[in-house]
Parts: sequence; C-alpha cells; structure tokens
Amino acid sequence: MAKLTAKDKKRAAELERVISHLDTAYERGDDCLHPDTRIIVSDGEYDAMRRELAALQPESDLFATATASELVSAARKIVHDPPLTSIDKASHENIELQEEQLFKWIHDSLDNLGEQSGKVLKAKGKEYKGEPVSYPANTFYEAWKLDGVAVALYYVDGKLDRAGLRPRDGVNGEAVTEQVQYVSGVPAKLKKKVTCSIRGELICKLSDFEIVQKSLEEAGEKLRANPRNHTAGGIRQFKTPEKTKLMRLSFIGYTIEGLANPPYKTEIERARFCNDELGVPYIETKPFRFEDLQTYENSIADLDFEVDGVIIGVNNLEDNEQLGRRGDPLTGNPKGKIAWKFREEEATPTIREIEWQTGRTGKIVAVAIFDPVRLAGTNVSRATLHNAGFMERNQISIGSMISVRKAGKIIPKVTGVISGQSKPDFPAECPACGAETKLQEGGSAEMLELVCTGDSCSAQNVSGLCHYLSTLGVLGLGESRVSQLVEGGAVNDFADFYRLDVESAMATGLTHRQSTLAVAAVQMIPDPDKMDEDALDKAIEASMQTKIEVPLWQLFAAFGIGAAGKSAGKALASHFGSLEKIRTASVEDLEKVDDIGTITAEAIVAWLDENSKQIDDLLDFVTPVGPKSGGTLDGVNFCFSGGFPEGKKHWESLVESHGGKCTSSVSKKTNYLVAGSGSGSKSAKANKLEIPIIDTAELEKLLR
Ligand SMILES: NC(=O)c1ccc[n+]([C@@H]2O[C@H](COP(=O)([O-])OP(=O)(O)OC[C@H]3O[C@@H](n4cnc5c(N)ncnc54)[C@H](O)[C@@H]3O)[C@@H](O)[C@H]2O)c1
Ligand SMILES: [Zn+2]
Repeated sequence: MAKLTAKDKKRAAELERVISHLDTAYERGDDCLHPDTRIIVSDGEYDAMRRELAALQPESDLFATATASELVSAARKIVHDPPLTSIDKASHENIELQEEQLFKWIHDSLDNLGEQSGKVLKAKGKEYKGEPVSYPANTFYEAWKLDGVAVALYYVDGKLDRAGLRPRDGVNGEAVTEQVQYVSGVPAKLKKKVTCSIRGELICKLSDFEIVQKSLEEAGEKLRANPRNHTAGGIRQFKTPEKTKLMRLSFIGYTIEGLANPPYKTEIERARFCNDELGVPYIETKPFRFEDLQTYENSIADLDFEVDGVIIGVNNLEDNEQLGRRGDPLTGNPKGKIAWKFREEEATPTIREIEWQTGRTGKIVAVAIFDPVRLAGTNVSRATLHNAGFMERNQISIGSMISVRKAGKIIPKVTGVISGQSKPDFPAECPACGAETKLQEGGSAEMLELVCTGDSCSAQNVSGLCHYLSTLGVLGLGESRVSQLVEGGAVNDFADFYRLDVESAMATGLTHRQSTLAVAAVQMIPDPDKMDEDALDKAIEASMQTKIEVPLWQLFAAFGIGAAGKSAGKALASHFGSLEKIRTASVEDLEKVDDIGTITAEAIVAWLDENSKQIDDLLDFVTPVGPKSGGTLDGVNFCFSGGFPEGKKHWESLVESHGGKCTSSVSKKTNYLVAGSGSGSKSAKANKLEIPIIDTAELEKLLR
C-alpha cells in the first residue's frame, strides 16, 4: 500500500472528525449539522465523505464498527448475538457509478454462489465489464430500506425477554426492553412458543408523526425535524419507559436469527413465516428485478413511512451466510446484501418571497417560496427555513439562492445557501394579530426563534379552540378547518361550536358536505362519513337539540389553562365533584388538592374569573358530569407498572370508572400495585411498603 502524503493524512483525520460528529448527532436524533459550518449535511454528502475516507485510508478505525458515533449511553446494555451490522451501499451522485456498484455486487455474488437454477432475468440494456447484466430469478430478493432505528427483539419460548438498539460496536446495545412494549408491532407473546431474535427497524409512520408533531406544538415543545430523528430520540425513554407510548412508534422486522430448525430456507419464506406464523409484521420481500428499483422510487409518495432506498440480497439463507462478511467475520458488513440508496436530488432555487406563519403556541416560522423546481418526481415550490437561528447563521433572506434536497422522503429540506447571502429581515409584527414579535433562544443555541408577544393572537386562539376539541375527543375537525371557521366569523369561542349549523359553516366557504361533517364532528356523531345524507341530517338535528354530556375532568382539561391538563382535571373533579364547586374555590382550596401547586392554583382562579361569561355560555350546551360516587372502588388507590397487552390506559380508565384513583408512583397511600410484564422498581418499592401486588386477573375480581 502506497504511503499517505501529509496532506492526505490531514484530510483523512479531518473526515474522521466530521463523520464521527455526524454519526453522534444522527444516533441521538438531532439535526446532522456540520460541526464547523453548522449547516445541515445531506445523506448524499455524508455518504460521499465516507467514500472519500475509504479511498484515502481504507484501514481507518472508523470502518471497524457500524457507526462512528461517540454516544456512550448510561442505559443498561443487551449483548447482541450475532452482532447487528451495517450494510454496504450503492450510492452516488452519478447514476452510472451507482449502477456499476450494484452490477459489480451481482457479478461477484453470482461468481461466489456457484450453480444457480431458474429462469434468467436481464437488466435491459445494461452491461458490466462488457457483458449484459443478467441473473437467475429467485437468486436475489428485494425489500424497502426503511429509514428508522435498528433494534433486535429477543423472544424466549415465545415471550418477549429483552430488546436492544443497534450500538456502535454492533454488540452492546442500549436496552429498550420496557420501551418496546409500547411500540406497535411488538407482541408480548408470539403466536408460536419459539426462541429467537427478530431484528428490524423502529419507525414512526407518517400518519403518526403528524399526530406527534401536533401534540408537541400544543405543548409548546420543539418540533422534530423528521420521523427518523423522532424515532431515535423517542425510543430512548430511559427515565420513564411509559412515555414511549406517546411517541407512536412501530416495528417492522427484516430478519430472524437463532431459531432452531427454521421451517424456511429463503428470505422470502422467512418473511411469510414471521408475518403469518409468529404474528410480527415483516417488510414485504420479493424476488429482485432490476426494473423494480425505479418503480419503488416512483411510489414513495404513496407510503405511510419513510424509506431511503431498497435492500437487495441473496435469497437463499444458507448461500447468504456462506458468502460471509467484509472485514471482521462477526461485525463486518454482510457480503450477501447491498443497499441501493435513492438519488438525492438537489435544486438551487432563488427565494422569491418568505411567508411567515404564526403557530398555535405563538412561534412564527418562515417558509421560503420559489419558482417550482422538479425534485424526486414532484414539483416543489416551498420549503421550511427551519427557525430564525438557521436563517441568521446562513444569512438567508429574499433573493438568496438556496439548496433544497429531497431523497426518497416526503419533506424537502433546505440544506444551505449557495449565494446572495444577506441579513434576514424578521417581521416586527405578528402576521396573525399584528402584535410585536421578539427573538428568543429556544432551548439550544441552534434554536433562535421568532415569537408573537400578543395575548389575543388569532393564531393562538385557533390553537385554544383546537385544544378544546381534541381534549374532548372530537374527531375530524383539524386546525385548517377550525382556522377557516374562525376567519369566516362562525366560531370565536367554545360555545360557538355548538351553535354552528350547516348554513353558518357554509358561509365561511366550506362546501355543503364539508360543513355537514364539521357539524357532525362537533356533535360527536360517530362515523358520520359512513351515514347517508338524510340519516346524517336527522342525527345532527336531534343532537343539536340536546345538551352534550362531558366528563367534568375532560371539560376542565379542555379549557387549556396553562399547566392544568388532564391529571389536574381528574384530581379536581374527584376532589370537588362539580364545576360549580371548582369555580367558587379559592387559591387555598385548590392548593389542598394533590398535584396542584400555588402557581397552577392561581392560574386556574384567574382563568375561570376572566372567562366566566364564556363558561356560563358554554354550560347552555354542555353538561359536565362529575365522577360517580358509590363505585366498587371508591377511595381505593392504584398504581400500575410494567407493560399490559391491552395498554395501561385501558385498565386505568376501568379503575377510574369504578370510583378508584390511579397514581403514577407508589407511595404509602397506594392500596394496590398492579404489575404487568417487566415491572421493576415500583414492585420493589411496593414490597418494601408491604403493599399488595396484584395482576390484571385479580384486578378484574376487585372490579366485580
Ligand atoms: N446526513 C448525515 O450527516 C448522516 C449522518 C449519519 C448517517 N447518515 C445516513 O444514515 C445512514 C446510516 O448508515 P448505516 O451504516 O448505519 O446504515 P443504514 O442504516 O443506512 O443501513 C443499514 C441498516 O438498514 C436498516 N434496514 C432498513 N430496512 C432494511 C431491510 N429491509 N433489510 C435489512 N436492513 C434494513 C437496518 O437497520 C440496517 O442496520 C446512511 O444512509 C447515511 O447516509 C447521515
Ligand atoms: Zn400574534
């Protein structure tokens, strides 16, 4: 091997530093900002850095492990056997070079596999080393490359035993055994009593991601950049594993290891077995056809999850294993697989206009508007400029030429500025209400934010109204509809929702059908879109003539008073029993209730006072229903710990509907600890305090 020049050595060290920084950010779920420029690094640029390093210094330590992340987590560790590795990639700005990487892999695999039977398929018009590219059908398989976080689930005799994330060294992964119990697609029990590990990807479906972003926005928290970042951060709930449930994550498998006498011989058969016979969702796996790569890329927009390419591998499992690994025989990348990454297209439009929008918590975000450019099969003419800090660092304003990228993802990304830098011009007035704006540090230095200072901001009013509806469980009336109703003058406060009829909704510009559905939503008529028009009209009419009954705690939480949310609502409802009593309570009275501090108590009194007319008005339409007394569990305190197949919520609301109370931690006041799978420190605490620990079967007896 030729000796490296001093210049090459320096460049290699530089690349190692930057890649390791980016891997750390990636693993943590942060934005991948370049450590020096603080500009977002695209996956394409990142892959190019790795390739450059591989060419300069193939023996770099960085290639010894699946990631160069420096994250050392304090979490407990799970030992992965066999290790979780990475996959070689075919990716390049230049499609010919990328295809050559794939064809070389096909060629080398066929060379090493020996005799393969079956009909021969051709990659039409493609050549490798002067020969047409062809391969026997069924020799290779293809599957989406999910863009999430790798995890291995270990089952013993069909029961979930432990789970760990893919770590830097491939072996010692952060334990997420409790957390995965709150992930959709991870059963506590398999359909068969087998022992094996199922490996796959944790993801957040786009439909779930939308819901997560909404609730973050409502809570005034920082939004997640994309579903993958959210998943990486969302699964790492080491302090409160139950919180994972709120993250709305899903699991999809792509391999099974360690199963004794497997009833499958190929990857495709394994997929079917996992789905059908174990009951765990597995990524769709089909025979590979070169032409499919384009079909896959064209259909990205129809998916409910994000992908960044297609995995192609050797279908026969024994053959696959026989090919071995590159480099380390245990942790090296498998030679039998390659990841075809989608092209990351870039466009460099010039910003024509910047649109400012006030969000529900008063944050004002900037969207760049430019002449349409074609990116990954769609026309793009707008993209978010992230936050004021991003614009400030990169000196982006109207007239700047920016780079926008999109690679197999739904959301286009502004990755930086090309030319025409100039100081951003932040509006002095809120675009929604005209109040003064201010710049504020949002959490980290990266997050300089522009916010509205007005307290009667119409954008924030919409937020309050949406919060009211969502807390009451009203389905099918989202932010844009509510905005329209507010802007059209049909709704201004809570009570207006119940005055809303089809005609007044139509006056805001909604169609007849949209108006009918909006009214049906407010009236909480179940499945209105499944009813015929006549029946729906009748149901609406009948419903508008009767008051709606709402649990008191829910109504109180729906008011959206600062920190007083659902748990405060429940505590107050069970303490006072009626809205009237809560309304007449003093700060001192409120403070006596568990979990209500002075600041919250003061906020409640002030809000109820200021909104007293609005509440009176609302009570013409809704009847708050206090907690039932005389229930079988009156005055009995429960605490739940661990995972439950039906979900903890299910059991908690059963207990509450029987008059019992649920708390999140064990204390002397606790009467029973209900333990599910994986209950740990709470059980220990209960034992210490000599509190009976029961399971759900025993709880059911108490409920009777
Ligand atoms: N922009 C940046 O700064 C930055 C930084 C770090 C990483 N990245 C990107 O993140 C990726 C990380 O690379 P990596 O080496 O960890 O590998 P990777 O995550 O891209 O690919 C390997 C992984 O793919 C997953 N996978 C998804 N679907 C699969 C399927 N059907 N079958 C098998 N495996 C499947 C597995 O979890 C496997 O571990 C790269 O694509 C890189 O571009 C970007
Ligand atoms: Zn405002």
